[in-house]
Amino acid sequence: MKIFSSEQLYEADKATVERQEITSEALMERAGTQIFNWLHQRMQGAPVPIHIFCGIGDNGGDGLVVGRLLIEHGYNVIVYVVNCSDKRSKNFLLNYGKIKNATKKWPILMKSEADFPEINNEDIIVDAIFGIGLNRCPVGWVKKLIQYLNENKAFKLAIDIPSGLFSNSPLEDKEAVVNANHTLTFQTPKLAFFLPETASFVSNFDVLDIGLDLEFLQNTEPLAQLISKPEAQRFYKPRDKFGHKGTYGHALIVAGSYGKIGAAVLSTAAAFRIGAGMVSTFVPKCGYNILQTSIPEAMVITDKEEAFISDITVDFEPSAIGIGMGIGKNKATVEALKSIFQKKNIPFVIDADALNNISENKELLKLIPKNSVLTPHPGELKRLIGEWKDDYDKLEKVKKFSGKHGLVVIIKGAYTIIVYGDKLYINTSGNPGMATAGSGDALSGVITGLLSQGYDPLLASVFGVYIHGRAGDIAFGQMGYEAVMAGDIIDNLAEAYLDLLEQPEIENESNGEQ
Ligand SMILES: NC(=O)C1=CN([C@@H]2O[C@H](COP(=O)(O)OP(=O)(O)OC[C@H]3O[C@@H](n4cnc5c(N)ncnc54)[C@H](OP(=O)(O)O)[C@@H]3O)[C@@H](O)[C@H]2O)[C@@H](O)CC1
Ligand SMILES: Nc1ncnc2c1ncn2[C@@H]1O[C@H](COP(=O)(O)OP(=O)(O)O)[C@@H](O)[C@H]1O
Ligand SMILES: [K+]
Repeated sequence: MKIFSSEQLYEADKATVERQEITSEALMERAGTQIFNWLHQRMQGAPVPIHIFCGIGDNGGDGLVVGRLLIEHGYNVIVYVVNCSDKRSKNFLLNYGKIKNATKKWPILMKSEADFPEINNEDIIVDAIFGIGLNRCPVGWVKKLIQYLNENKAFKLAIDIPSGLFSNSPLEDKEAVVNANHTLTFQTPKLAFFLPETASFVSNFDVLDIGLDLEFLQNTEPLAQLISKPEAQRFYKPRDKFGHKGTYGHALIVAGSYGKIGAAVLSTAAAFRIGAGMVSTFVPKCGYNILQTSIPEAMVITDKEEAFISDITVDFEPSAIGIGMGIGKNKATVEALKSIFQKKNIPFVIDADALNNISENKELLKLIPKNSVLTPHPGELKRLIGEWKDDYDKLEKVKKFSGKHGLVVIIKGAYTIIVYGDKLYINTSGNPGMATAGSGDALSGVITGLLSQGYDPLLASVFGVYIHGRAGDIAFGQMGYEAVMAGDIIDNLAEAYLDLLEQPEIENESNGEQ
């Protein structure tokens, strides 16, 4: 699914009105009706008081449509106009007129704190104060109203976007944003829903298709692509019936140091489970027995050093290399990195201490083969590109870094973002159970295993991040958040593949007749 900016959504709105030959009022009716249907389906006529707070723009107009439809269906509705200025939008005014015809209980005009109504914790609040047209931070009594609503325990449903949140620019005042329990957003989710500083305001959301012009949506380059099951299904490369282990490549994992051989075990296992034909693992001598015992399928090559990696020499041409997990920061290890980046001109997956070593020895950056994949968590990213002002500044900095060095950068987190030049892909799978040691090592193994099977680096990254998160979700389903360990994510890669490939059952025509 594509994520568009607010500017693009206004264009989509315009294109829809022109090409479908409808009025913008009709489009608003469509949008409001969808919200009403969502509520009506769940409330089934329940007489719970519904307080609808409408701004004076089109988001407020949507609120008025919802209010009118709810009133017409006999609900207990109180509509308020948050009268922050006299510049009401055309569609707001049209719907203001219509709601006045539908009820004797006219909307209550709010002009100051004195007008804040009493709301019970069991009531419902609909937030239609500001939508994507927010152009400055709410202040004064409007900010106080937002705080007043947030203090109340009533269920808060935001229309399009929680009021006070900018859809694709930085948060200015976190005290001035509605803390919505649920958001119903039109046509596409907004970028703010997925970034660490703002995602908490949008804990649950549904996307309502309001039929914006398909041609515009298809032909417009989005701000970002959201990755979930349908996209992952498209990226999957089916296994060849006549394939042999050579077809799926020979991955090399370079990982581990004394006390951190587990990192090598985890990434090797993940590379196998994701489907690499062969995996060789390069470890310091102390890792030999551990690897051979824990993963008999792996071939093990050792460094001349006992406790760390100093010189990576292998006697085959790997189809992909995953490097860095648990390797430490020994000087000799930095030299080994330098040398292997120069010797092997294939895309690498670069993780953990390899990233830290690069951050401390920036000359290494120039040696990394093009299209390699970097997998930093926020701490590693900060060391690599420096501090950022906010989430948007971070994205701009990473885009620049990715473009300059020709690298795929995976910003790991609750919503992992894959950056390749100007392109952003946002993953939707995964859960807090995955915040556990070694889950990043598993991800590096997954992406290395995909590269070795011939997925190109961007695809391996996007698909790998999705399937790793999906395996984590399946592990969560089996054991809850707390108990998940990195090994459980790897064990569930199998289920994640099965889930991805699951086809709806086709009815047998002779069902029941035999
Ligand atoms: N695009 C689509 O496809 C569709 C869009 N639809 C709906 O339209 C919504 C967008 O509507 P919109 O453009 O009228 O803007 P909206 O969010 O109501 O706010 C603008 C108003 O707020 C004001 N204002 C802003 N900031 C303020 C502040 N801090 N403090 C005080 N005032 C502030 C601003 O005032 P001004 O800056 O002019 O003083 C202006 O009056 C969108 O989210 C969706 O719900 C659907 O109906 C159909 C399809
Ligand atoms: N709250 C969360 N929601 C979804 N995924 C998460 C969450 N926390 C961590 N993860 C995922 O788990 C992995 C953690 O990686 P990392 O921090 O490198 O772990 P480690 O260094 O311990 O191996 C990343 O892929 C990240 O996206
Ligand atoms: K809103």
